[in-house]
Amino acid sequence: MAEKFESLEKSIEKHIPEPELSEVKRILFGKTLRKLDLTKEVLKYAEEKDFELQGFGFDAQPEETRPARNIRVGIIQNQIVLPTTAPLGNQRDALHRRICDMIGAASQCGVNIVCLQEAWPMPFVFCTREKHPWCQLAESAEDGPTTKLMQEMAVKYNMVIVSPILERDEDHCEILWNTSVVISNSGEVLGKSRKNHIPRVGDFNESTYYMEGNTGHKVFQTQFGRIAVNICYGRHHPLNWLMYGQNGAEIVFNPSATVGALSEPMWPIEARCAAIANSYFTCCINRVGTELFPNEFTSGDGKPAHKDFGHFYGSSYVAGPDGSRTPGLCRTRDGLLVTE
Ligand SMILES: NC(=O)NCCC(=O)O
Repeated sequence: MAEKFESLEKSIEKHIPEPELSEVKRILFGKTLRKLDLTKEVLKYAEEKDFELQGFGFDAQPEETRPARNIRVGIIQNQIVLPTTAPLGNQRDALHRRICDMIGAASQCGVNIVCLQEAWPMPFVFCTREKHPWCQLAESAEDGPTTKLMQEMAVKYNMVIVSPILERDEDHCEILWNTSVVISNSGEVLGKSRKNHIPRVGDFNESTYYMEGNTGHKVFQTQFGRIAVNICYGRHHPLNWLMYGQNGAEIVFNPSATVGALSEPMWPIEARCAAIANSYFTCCINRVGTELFPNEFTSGDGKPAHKDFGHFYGSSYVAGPDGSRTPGLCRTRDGLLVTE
């Protein structure tokens, strides 16, 4: 069922009749957000490329003494493209191609800042605790192949790109980190934010691979606003969210990889509470699909050996400081959510 259930949003649309539906939505999601008028061309493109495309606008009262700062944010959730048994370079290239297509669509929707999911150019291998071959997918945050490609995309589309990767710090003994690289719309690496809370829970055996990040709670000034990145497990820690706010963030991204059994009931609450408590926008992105690994693994929890993490449930969404939020993308498909 978990892998087939499309979304809470679709389920209530299907089963709750009006006028109760509007009330349910008001209570669950807050203010009704304006639907963005996306072009027929880009909607058709999304259909052809088989990803969901949705767009919403948060409205605010115009001010008399300051011009409005309207920007569009894109968040992208995706499945891996090739099986984990394919040659590693092919797996990464296929993901690169997929995401370039989706960033192209984001550009057609007028997106200014796009954020991808945690460790996007690879399967989420950290359940395996195997060094080989997976650590070969680590790359330099400054000039690895993924950063270089995203720099090209940033310049091509005049877009800020937040690109979460497995980082190999080549200047410091090849230490690995879970890192989001922030690239400006002129293609410059503005800096990086390293994941600062590392899970060892269920099959999330990430502490086998990297330590808590040492980059603090950085906020990046971009042409489109001040942004920060609170990577995945960091979303369970309210003081973590607080510090990004204290440092001036206006939008905090939460690129994630998480599965139903562990976190799904918490997913709609945590980043939304953070938006309310810290008076900024939060954008949560989760991967989609089930990733199967060649060798069985266990996680010291008495469960029988198995080859997959469970289902990554997507459901990416954006929440605003007034507590309203977009509907989530679906639990089963790739998707691009555009928010103004
Ligand atoms: N990637 C990651 O930190 N996952 C942990 C699971 C969760 O935070 O829900």
